Amino acid sequence: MESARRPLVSQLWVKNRRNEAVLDPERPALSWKELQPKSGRVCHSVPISEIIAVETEQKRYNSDTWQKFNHHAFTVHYAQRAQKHCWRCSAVTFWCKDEELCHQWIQAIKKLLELQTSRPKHLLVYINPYGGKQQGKQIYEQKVAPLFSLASITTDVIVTERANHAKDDLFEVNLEKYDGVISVGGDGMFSEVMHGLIGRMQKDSSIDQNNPSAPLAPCNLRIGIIPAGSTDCICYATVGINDPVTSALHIIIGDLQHMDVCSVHHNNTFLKYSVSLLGYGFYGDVLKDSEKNRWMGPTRYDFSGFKTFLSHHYYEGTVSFQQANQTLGSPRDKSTCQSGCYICKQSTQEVEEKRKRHHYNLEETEDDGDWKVIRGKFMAINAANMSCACPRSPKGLSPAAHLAAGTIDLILVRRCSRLNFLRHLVRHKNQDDQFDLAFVEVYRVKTFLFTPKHSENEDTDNKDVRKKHFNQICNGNHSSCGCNHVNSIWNCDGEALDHAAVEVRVHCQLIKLFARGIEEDSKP
Ligand SMILES: CCCCCCCCCCCCC/C=C/[C@@H](O)[C@H](COP(=O)(O)O)NC(C)=O
Ligand SMILES: Nc1ncnc2c1ncn2[C@@H]1O[C@H](COP(=O)(O)OP(=O)(O)O)[C@@H](O)[C@H]1O
Ligand SMILES: [Ca+2]
Repeated sequence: MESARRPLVSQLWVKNRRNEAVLDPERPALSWKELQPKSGRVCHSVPISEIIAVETEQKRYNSDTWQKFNHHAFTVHYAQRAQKHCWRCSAVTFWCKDEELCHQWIQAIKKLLELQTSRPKHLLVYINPYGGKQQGKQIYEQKVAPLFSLASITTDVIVTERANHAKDDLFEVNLEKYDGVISVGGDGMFSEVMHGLIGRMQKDSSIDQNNPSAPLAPCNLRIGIIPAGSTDCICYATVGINDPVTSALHIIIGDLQHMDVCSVHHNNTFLKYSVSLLGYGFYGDVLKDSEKNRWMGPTRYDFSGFKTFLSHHYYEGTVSFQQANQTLGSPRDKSTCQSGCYICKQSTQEVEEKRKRHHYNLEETEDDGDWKVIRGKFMAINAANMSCACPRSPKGLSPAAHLAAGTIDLILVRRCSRLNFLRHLVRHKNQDDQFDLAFVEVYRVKTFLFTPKHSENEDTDNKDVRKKHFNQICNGNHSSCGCNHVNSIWNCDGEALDHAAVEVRVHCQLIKLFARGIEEDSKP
């Protein structure tokens, strides 16, 4: 036992240079440094938690060097931070003359890897071959599967054949044998996997999803995202980049990121869950138009975004909400949610206590706070459950939103001129504060309701009649005739909702991801 805690120190060769290699179970890390350094970086250190695999080097180096010294070798594969938040799988080969020493090193590293208990061994993978640029299958096979196999992770892979295939399957499959579920696709595919898992958990715990105030049972299986969609904002906002290899490495090393989920109900009927953006008005209209142009791939959003911007619609309705406690920060904070975020950590404790109280049927003592009601004409109503950072908007729709604090940032963009709306949109892309505009308000909330001014029944019943009427009077130039009292739709993580009147509430840390949030200390 004693010797297992003592560092293993040996002289090993790396690329023809003599190194001292140290495997320290206390730190725990593998480090090596050149004994007679010439120049440049001579000391390297890799935490055990970031080692992907260790392999005996077969005598594939049938070179002169190998023959001459009769060397033995082993290779350590590890995650290395490249630029920004991008990770790559690097390798270092250590050589030595003594076969026994080589074996001792391999065994010692393997032993430390076995202590990494949060790593998945067996994964269920769903691939959407239809999302994004339709490259899901190739991305998985070429970039991800070889890494999983290197890390000795076994998989059951399902390429979906229709929408909702993954979701339906998750209600049937034996989940006990898996350590996680992987979604290869965009936010819509992630949403399917999440609906499958959350729905399954509630079914197994006899919780009625139609009851908006029911505390939901959390999902213990982690979800991994291999980005292969159009926006991939859930991946980008939880990992810092939409890169399949980086995501695969976070999955392999068994990262954990808790995440809040919003439930959306209409008249006590469950509609959907949302984790990224719930957007009414602008983003709803963009979605509606862009689905018609799916053949364009991810560019459809820019095309429809531009069209929607030109059509310049506003919508009337009432938003009511309960603001979150001030200890959970504000959407105008300058600091953002990062790996190990203390606001999210504080919520982890609270949610654990709350679940315990619920388990023992103890009274809830939650102070729900007052409701604020805002009636008005809106260009957009955006509820961001996370920053919604993505390549199109690197800071996101709400840069200071938290991943797991149990809050949503509610952004209300009131009716404004085209020029002003453009000023707001442009700020999604640059460093300026998108909330620092007179027609934009933002609140950190736990729950909200939206009621469109025009009843939905009226909307469906008279749709055809009204459409005819509008065409007669305004020839489609909606902004000048004031006919924008047709309701918009809700864009829920890129999927359309069937109702405009909704009740939304956030469920703190309902799901877990194979991610770690945004790391501050990343290479520039
Ligand atoms: C005139 C300028 C028009 C600008 C268009 C602005 C696009 C900015 C995109 C920010 C969107 C962040 C919210 C992301 C939500 C995703 O969950 C959703 C679905 O993502 P998916 O396509 O399934 O990966 N994508 C969209 C655009 O609704
Ligand atoms: N095999 C399939 N055929 C058609 N649609 C599918 C299939 N598998 C999943 N889907 C659906 O495809 C839609 C878009 O997927 P998504 O991953 O969001 O891609 P994108 O980012 O391009 O929108 C989702 O609504 C999802 O349910
Ligand atoms: Ca989508």
